[in-house]
Amino acid sequence: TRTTRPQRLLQAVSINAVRGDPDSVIKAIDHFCKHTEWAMNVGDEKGAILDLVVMETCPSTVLELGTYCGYSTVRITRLLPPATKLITVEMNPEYAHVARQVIQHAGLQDKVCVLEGESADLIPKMANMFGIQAFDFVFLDHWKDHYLPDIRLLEDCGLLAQGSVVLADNVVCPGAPDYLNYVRYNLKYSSRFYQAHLEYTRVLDGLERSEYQGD
Ligand SMILES: O=C(NCCCCc1cc2cnccc2s1)c1cc(-c2ccc(F)cc2)cc(O)c1O
Ligand SMILES: [Mg+2]
Repeated sequence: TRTTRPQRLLQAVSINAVRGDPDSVIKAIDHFCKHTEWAMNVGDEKGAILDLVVMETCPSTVLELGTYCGYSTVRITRLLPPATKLITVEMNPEYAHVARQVIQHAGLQDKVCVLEGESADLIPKMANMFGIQAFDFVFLDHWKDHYLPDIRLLEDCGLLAQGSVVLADNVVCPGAPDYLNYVRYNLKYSSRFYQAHLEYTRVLDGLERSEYQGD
């Protein structure tokens, strides 16, 4: 049977990226998506904004919802100090398997836990599973209509603390209007929009950075 797009992306990484070098993995994926086959990674333009927000947050606990092939996982984890942990959730087992290999090629497997399942099922179990209180940084990049229910679930599970930063991809394209309305007009959040473009295209998109103000 034909290979899948994630498998073709992984092959491009294994051929073109230097094992143990996260930046070469990022460059190999961006090159593949620009010149061979579009894929729904956050990409280089929005990725640079993601890098800046991660660096200014200096998180020690990170949650990513929507791993796909691990591109943003590698982008975030390469910026984290050694003792930090990133938990990333992917519901598609085939994507998760590819992501683990991409993350391993980057040499970051010891700092990342790739969980398979749906966010709504896994979020309530995370505090016990990982012995954490709150996430310092959350990257939302899964089903766009799950951003709102899942940020509310994170609040209800006490997994957001004062100063926690939630960064959401695709708030313009495909869009997450109910989520934007919630974080922009709710006093529990201080929110700002970063205008950009849909990965590897000229279509408008953007990221929303929302800082939790505490209960
Ligand atoms: O759908 C997108 N990402 C989500 C798919 C992951 C599904 C999951 C659900 C789930 C539930 N629980 C835990 C983990 C997970 S992972 C997506 C789509 C586009 C896009 C596609 C076509 C187009 F024309 C224009 C934009 C661009 C993007 O940057 C995206 O991120
Ligand atoms: Mg996205």
